[in-house]
Amino acid sequence: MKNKKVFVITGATGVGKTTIARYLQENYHMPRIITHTTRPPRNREKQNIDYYFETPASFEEKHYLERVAYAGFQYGSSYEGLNHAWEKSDYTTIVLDTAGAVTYARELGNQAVILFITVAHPDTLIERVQVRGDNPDLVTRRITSPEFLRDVKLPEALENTAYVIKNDDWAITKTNIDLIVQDVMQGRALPHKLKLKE
Ligand SMILES: Nc1nc2c(ncn2[C@@H]2O[C@H](COP(=O)(O)OP(=O)(O)O)[C@@H](O)[C@H]2O)c(=O)[nH]1
Ligand SMILES: Nc1ncnc2c1ncn2[C@@H]1O[C@H](COP(=O)(O)OP(=O)(O)O)[C@@H](O)[C@H]1O
Repeated sequence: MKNKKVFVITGATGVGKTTIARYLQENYHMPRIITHTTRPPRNREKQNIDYYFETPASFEEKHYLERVAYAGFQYGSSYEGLNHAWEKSDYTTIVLDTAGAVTYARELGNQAVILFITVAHPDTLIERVQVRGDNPDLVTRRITSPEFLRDVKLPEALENTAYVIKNDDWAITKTNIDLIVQDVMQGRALPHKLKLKE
């Protein structure tokens, strides 16, 4: 059990969390833990693949390791989901807001590998989510939410534990993800000792 790890991918809307989770799935066969939400699905999102989309009532019936409100909707993840993913693979991923990432770091210690994703200019995030095709009303609600403003900054509680990845240039991001995965698989997992590509 101790050798099992969960890569917790966190950061603001549009920084590339889902893209990184997909990269880890495709290149390292790391299953992504699917979380629950009351947010309506976006254009291409599918039930049980992107999220377990819930009604407010069905959301309340589940048992959560942690749950948060984000830009007016509920999100939550369960121990069952984590253990189910660990049955399939020693390495798994989950995409969380920074409050969830802080909880995972606290509850799971060094079994949680925290990847904090950021970009040089937060304005690029608005363009990215528009290109992604998000509903414009929800984009406005999202980027003016206190949760968004909080998640563009690395939380103090994660300062010594998170790998900080700048996702401006995807080729550089991929190289850095590969370096981190090797670091973790070799049992080091010391963010401050790993020199990432600039
Ligand atoms: N704490 C927590 N955060 C979650 C969970 N599921 C998704 N999130 C986060 O909730 C935020 C909003 O997610 P979403 O509506 O899909 O928008 P996104 O930021 O564009 O991915 C993101 O930061 C997600 O990482 C969860 O179960 N717990
Ligand atoms: N390095 C990058 N440069 C440009 N666009 C990117 C980069 N990484 C991701 N994207 C795009 O930005 C949009 C938001 O990425 P996504 O992974 O959905 O973000 P998040 O899950 O953090 O909200 C997507 O359309 C994605 O293809």
